[in-house]
Amino acid sequence: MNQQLPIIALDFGTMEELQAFLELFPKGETLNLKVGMEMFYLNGPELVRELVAAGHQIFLDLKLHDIPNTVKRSMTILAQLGVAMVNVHAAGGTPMLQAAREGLLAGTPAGAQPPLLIAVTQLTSTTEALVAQEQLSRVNLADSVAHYAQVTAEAGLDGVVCSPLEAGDIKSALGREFLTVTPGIRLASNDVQADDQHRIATPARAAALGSDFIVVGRPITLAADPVAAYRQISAEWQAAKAQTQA
Ligand SMILES: O=c1ccn([C@@H]2O[C@H](COP(=O)(O)O)[C@@H](O)[C@H]2O)c(=O)[nH]1
Repeated sequence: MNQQLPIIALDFGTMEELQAFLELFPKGETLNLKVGMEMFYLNGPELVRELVAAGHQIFLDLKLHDIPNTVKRSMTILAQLGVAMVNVHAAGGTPMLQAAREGLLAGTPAGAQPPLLIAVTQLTSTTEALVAQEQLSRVNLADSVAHYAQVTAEAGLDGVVCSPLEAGDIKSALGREFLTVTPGIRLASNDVQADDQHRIATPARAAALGSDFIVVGRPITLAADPVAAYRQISAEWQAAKAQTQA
């Protein structure tokens, strides 16, 4: 998956909306696309195969969270779709994370690269209060994210989903190679719409904090001009990335 490009979250309610969105882009342009639950529940593996066949790089964001046997067998099936990245919830525990890895390796066709496997730490919609009151966590949100990242790394996965705000600490603790995939991206403007996200940052700040990939949905899909919004976000992300590498 090309780290220079944002991953566009394809969160649409119908196939017609998805089709109309994709047709806005020049034919043949390769995109990083995220197929989440909405689209997968609507059109399943067939849609994924079509997007892969069109040359796009796909993050299949199904956030598996079940017993190890179920996750392993499901990953074996998903590995055959030709996607670039899949994920699970780190809260599923080490045996489940390891089973996910085993399932992916078992299902990857001979000679192909297995998809990157990442684990969600704490959803970017989660707040400090929710972690304390509903998860009854003994530690704060940042420490919970850091701990889930550590567990994920020890289980042999490629990285985590976290907010950009936590990416820097995770890279410092677990090394440059351990990937941070960060949703919760919003453009700086006076009327910034956080929607249901709570831990947010701009593309530039995400790059400065060490994100490897940004995931962007509504700021692109609901923009008056989605392609212009995508180009603006890509340009901001790439410029800030280049600065961190200089
Ligand atoms: O912690 C998480 C994990 C996944 N997501 C997904 O990313 C996109 C974000 O969409 P926006 O419209 O840019 O808010 C969405 O598909 C989520 O399912 C996340 O936001 N946070």
